[in-house]
Amino acid sequence: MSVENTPLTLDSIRRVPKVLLHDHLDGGLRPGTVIELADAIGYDALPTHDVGELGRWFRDAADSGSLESYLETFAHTCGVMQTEEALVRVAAECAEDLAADGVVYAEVRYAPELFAERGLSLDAVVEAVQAGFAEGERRAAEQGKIIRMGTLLCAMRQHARALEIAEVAVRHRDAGVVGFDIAGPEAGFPPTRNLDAFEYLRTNNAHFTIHAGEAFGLASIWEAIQYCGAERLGHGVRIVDDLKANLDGTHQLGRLAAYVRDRRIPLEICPSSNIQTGAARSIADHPIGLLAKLRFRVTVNTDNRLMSGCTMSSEFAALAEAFGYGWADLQWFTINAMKSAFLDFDQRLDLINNVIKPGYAALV
Ligand SMILES: O=c1[nH]cnc2c1ncn2[C@@H]1O[C@H](CO)[C@@H](O)[C@H]1O
Ligand SMILES: [Zn+2]
Repeated sequence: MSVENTPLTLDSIRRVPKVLLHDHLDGGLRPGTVIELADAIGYDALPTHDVGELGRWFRDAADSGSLESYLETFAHTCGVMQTEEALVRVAAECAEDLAADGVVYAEVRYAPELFAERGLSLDAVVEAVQAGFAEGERRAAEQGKIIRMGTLLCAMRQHARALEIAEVAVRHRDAGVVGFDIAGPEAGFPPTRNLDAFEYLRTNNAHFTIHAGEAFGLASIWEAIQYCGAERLGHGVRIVDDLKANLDGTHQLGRLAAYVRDRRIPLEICPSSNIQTGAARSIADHPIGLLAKLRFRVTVNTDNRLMSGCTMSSEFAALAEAFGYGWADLQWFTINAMKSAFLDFDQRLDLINNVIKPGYAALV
């Protein structure tokens, strides 16, 4: 049956190849794993030890209307990710879960400094996560699901360790760390606080994205691109503040929005997460519809699967329902993401031509 004839359902969407560029390792744990790890390492601050209740607790607590309170829920996931065994397990399950959802290439990010509270070195953290991803790729392949994992290391905006983390990222670049990011609270922590890190990365020909234009507006996007040199924008949704609606329904782009679109700067859009942090009202009201229509380089992402109770496929399904997207649109988002990945060019091309396009051409 040709893909054009296949109705878009959660199940059929799970079967087409998908690419995920913005997913936090510490925002994607299985609730059952959080509980088992808490018991194993003696973390006693979980709000409940019931798997179903804990899953609901994360979603409800993250449904907070502000980025700052949304981020409080990460105390519990980071709290249980403090040993090598825990990191290997979480990373392996992450790769397995993404592969089971039909993700063929994923860039998963985390802040190594958050997993070093019980004495692990930053390098030991990275090595454990890489071992976990490799194990998850192997287990997925055994199930007939091929996934390729890439890693982004985050520095936290509120800590002052960005240069040090950037150095860790470059040190592990040949072991699967494909880039760098800064995450955490946006208001009050402009990306220009970390210029030394970005200069270090640029002079080392290393890739980076920056969370910008989520909880704070255009100034943050402008700094991320024009001062820091970000190749992609984590979220970036507030770029709509630089669009003006004309009376005839067309839109006029301000200079920053035009620059972002002209340079094809990828927007790592995370619809469900934006609703929880108050950056968007609903999926139907989400700026992604307009940004995609205006042909910005839009990609679709999960951000935090645990906190949003979402998957790549459920995000696609929600967008398809809200905006009437069909398979051609989902393929467009997927190819946008693959083109924007921090993977070598020849490997991106290979995945586009030999995995993504054939996958959408025929659902067998
Ligand atoms: O949407 C977001 N905006 C900013 N920071 C975030 C978001 N989601 C997660 N984190 C932060 O990134 C850290 C590393 O993975 C997480 O611990 C969380 O604090
Ligand atoms: Zn994020």
